[in-house]
Amino acid sequence: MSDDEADPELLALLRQALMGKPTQDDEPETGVLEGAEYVCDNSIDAALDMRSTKNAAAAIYEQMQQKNYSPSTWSDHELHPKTKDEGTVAFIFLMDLLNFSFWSEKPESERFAVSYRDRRWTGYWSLVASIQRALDEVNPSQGIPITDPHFWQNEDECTLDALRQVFRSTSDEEIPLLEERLACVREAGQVLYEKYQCSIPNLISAANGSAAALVNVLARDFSAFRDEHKFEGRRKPVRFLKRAQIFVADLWACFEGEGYGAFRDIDKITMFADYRVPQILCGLGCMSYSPKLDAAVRAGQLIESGSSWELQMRGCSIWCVELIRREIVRQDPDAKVNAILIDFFLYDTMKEMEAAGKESMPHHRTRSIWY
Ligand SMILES: Nc1nc2c(c(CN[C@H]3C=C[C@H](O)[C@@H]3O)cn2[C@@H]2O[C@H](COP(=O)(O)O)[C@@H](O)[C@H]2O)c(=O)[nH]1
Repeated sequence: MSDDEADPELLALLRQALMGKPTQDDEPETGVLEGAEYVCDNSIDAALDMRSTKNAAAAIYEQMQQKNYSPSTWSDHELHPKTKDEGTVAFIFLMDLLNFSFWSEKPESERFAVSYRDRRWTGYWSLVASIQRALDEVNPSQGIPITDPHFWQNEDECTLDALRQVFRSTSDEEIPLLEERLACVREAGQVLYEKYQCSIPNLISAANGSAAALVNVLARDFSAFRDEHKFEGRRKPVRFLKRAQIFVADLWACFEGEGYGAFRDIDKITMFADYRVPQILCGLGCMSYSPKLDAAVRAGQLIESGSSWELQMRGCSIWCVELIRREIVRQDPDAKVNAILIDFFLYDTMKEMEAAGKESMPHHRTRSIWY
């Protein structure tokens, strides 16, 4: 480098100091979309169908408009918290710290389920119901302050029994991965105590209004959010960061892009690679599996976390939703959609289909803390 060329790093620092905020080329990236495209380009057991993806984009967009899908749809769900305050921030953090692996091998009547407000809740909603129920039960003299980071880092109070009480089931089956959930909560309590004064708003502030930066901070500071995996011969791990991303998305949706939910680069958040959206993408014909993988999924075979099959299904799903988003925007450049809202719509639609007994194929079964 010749003497008169300043160091780009130094320039960026000076620019940041002078401007007080990052400029375009300083904006962080999560790397999730790049990794998903790489996985999809190198998949042989999962593939996308372009014609079906284009057709699905039109149908999805039409239904999203009919249902007026927007960030405020999030708060319409009966169990989601309604107040727009720091308590709800803590609720969403805990919810997305534990938003994983609810599926059961038991028959519907015997699976883990939570009774709340005179209804039986399963799956993701059993998690939300459990937290709401704990908050209803907590008062100065009793109950478990399950959304309080001070409680999380207190090993004498935040015990396996306390968590078992929060997630008590109406059946003999307890919530899957209970011990792993305790480890996630305790780690979060420790990190928040050591780095963020036990304050989740301080954690959010560390991202300086960037959704991608907040996802990266979560993956950097909390192993429980570090959803990244080695795929085939690729040197860099592929990053799916599903729960880190859905935490940012839930904040954005709940607070409708204001206050704790204000992120200037929210559209950098991708689809959340779980076990429900791949299921509906297959049902729509957008994604399909090789005969062996298809047979394994239909047979309910356990597919190992971090295996090539699993990473192909997750990576192709993320990339498929990105292609759906691009097709919607191509058809309507003014469309107010991003990968988050398309994802929320697909998840909710899959749950409606499940309730109506219209699942064309089962979801894949991987047991992990990542989704
Ligand atoms: N990709 C994606 N995955 C999602 C959600 C949600 C719930 N989000 C709410 C917020 C806004 C939306 O409108 C939803 O109402 C849960 N999951 C994942 O699904 C699995 C649970 O499935 P089941 O056991 O059948 O309930 C598990 O991996 C869980 O992490 C989502 O939105 N997108």
